Amino acid sequence: MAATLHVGRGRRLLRQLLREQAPSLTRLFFTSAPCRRGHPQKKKWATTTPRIPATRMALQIFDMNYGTQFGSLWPSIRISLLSEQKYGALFNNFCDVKLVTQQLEDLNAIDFIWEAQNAVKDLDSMAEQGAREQVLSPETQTELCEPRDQPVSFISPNIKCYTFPRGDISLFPQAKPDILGILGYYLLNAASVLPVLALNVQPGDLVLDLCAAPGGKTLAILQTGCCRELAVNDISASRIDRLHRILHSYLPEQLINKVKITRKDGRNWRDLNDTCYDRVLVDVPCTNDRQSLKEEENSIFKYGRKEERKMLPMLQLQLLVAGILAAKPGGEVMYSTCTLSQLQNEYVVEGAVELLKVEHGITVQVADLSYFRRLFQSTFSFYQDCRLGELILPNLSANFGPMYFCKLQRLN
Ligand SMILES: C[S@@+](CC[C@H](N)C(=O)[O-])C[C@H]1O[C@@H](n2cnc3c(N)ncnc32)[C@H](O)[C@@H]1O
Repeated sequence: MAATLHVGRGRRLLRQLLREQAPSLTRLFFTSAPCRRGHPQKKKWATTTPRIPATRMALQIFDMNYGTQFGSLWPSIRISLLSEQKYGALFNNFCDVKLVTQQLEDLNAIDFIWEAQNAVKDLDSMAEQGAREQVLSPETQTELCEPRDQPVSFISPNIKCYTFPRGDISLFPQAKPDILGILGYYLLNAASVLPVLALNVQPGDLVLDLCAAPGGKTLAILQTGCCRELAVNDISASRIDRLHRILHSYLPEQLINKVKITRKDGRNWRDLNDTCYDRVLVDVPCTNDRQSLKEEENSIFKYGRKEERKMLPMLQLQLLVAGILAAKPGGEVMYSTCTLSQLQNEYVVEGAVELLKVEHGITVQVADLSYFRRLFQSTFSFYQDCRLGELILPNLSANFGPMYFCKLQRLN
């Protein structure tokens, strides 16, 4: 079932943003947008104005925006963002599987994907038995059927990710190389695995990872063992170097040779390549909310990066449009960020859907991923009021995320 699009509101906001920040791009993307002349004078700051640290600036901006966006939920999200995040251990199927499984189980960690799939199987057999013996009321049977409606087969196979149970804040030790130098697991924010699971890569698929470095999600895609071809791209040379190092620490040489790595501006992907992909991951640069509250270095909230920050939704929109143009008709595209910002999440999706319709005559349908909420509710805190896609909220008892993901299907 396609989710309802409230294109008008997102479009208005995005257009307002673009008008303020990039009038020429507004004309390019929204043909009907009026050209505004005479910008109001920018406020001039005295050179002596004290510059506050980027982390404090980030918190001030989040308080202002997210206080309004999330209302009474914000204080709890805020404290969780400021606290230590929880990690997940993405299992590497190319290691000594038995040994590493044992190590992770000895730590009392659980593969949350396996656990969710098992819970659905248990519900299946309960519902079947209930129907056979006629011991369940029709209401209970309906309730049981709900989480079973979306089959587990909609989840990419072979991806395993271990986490500690809710409320358990134990830490994973760093993975150690085996005799072949291969590492058994990759530590990441476990919510990062969800967009890859929802991308649902199928055997023989041509897959593109448009903004791939340093490669956590690339590694998850490769665990499926399904890709006929995987094209991996990022614009940053230093981050591509990191991606190379990560792939060499986790994968056998013959598999690495199958990954096509490029360093291009993803916005121009279509001009440079004519392959049509079955699946495209567009994991865009964003305000990276959790990291922005912790790290000064390279922060997008630094004084000198204000303009770049304001242009982020525009860059995200262009990357998402490029990702959809790279997909074949019927192909599926996953848009993801690690921010809570509506302007960088739902509004970008709405803007891209609208733009593709107007500029390219391409219809895109937003997929309903709400079955993820039911499947993974014991591991993650899902935001209940997300209109398009799904948003994982940081929560002290399950301190993952933020992670926004939204699947789009290109129809023509
Ligand atoms: C959120 S990070 C990707 C994280 C990665 N998918 C992972 O799971 O490890 C966003 C990436 O987008 C890249 N990027 C920024 N602008 C880009 C562009 N115009 N084209 C391609 N990549 C871009 C950045 O260098 C950065 O590595």
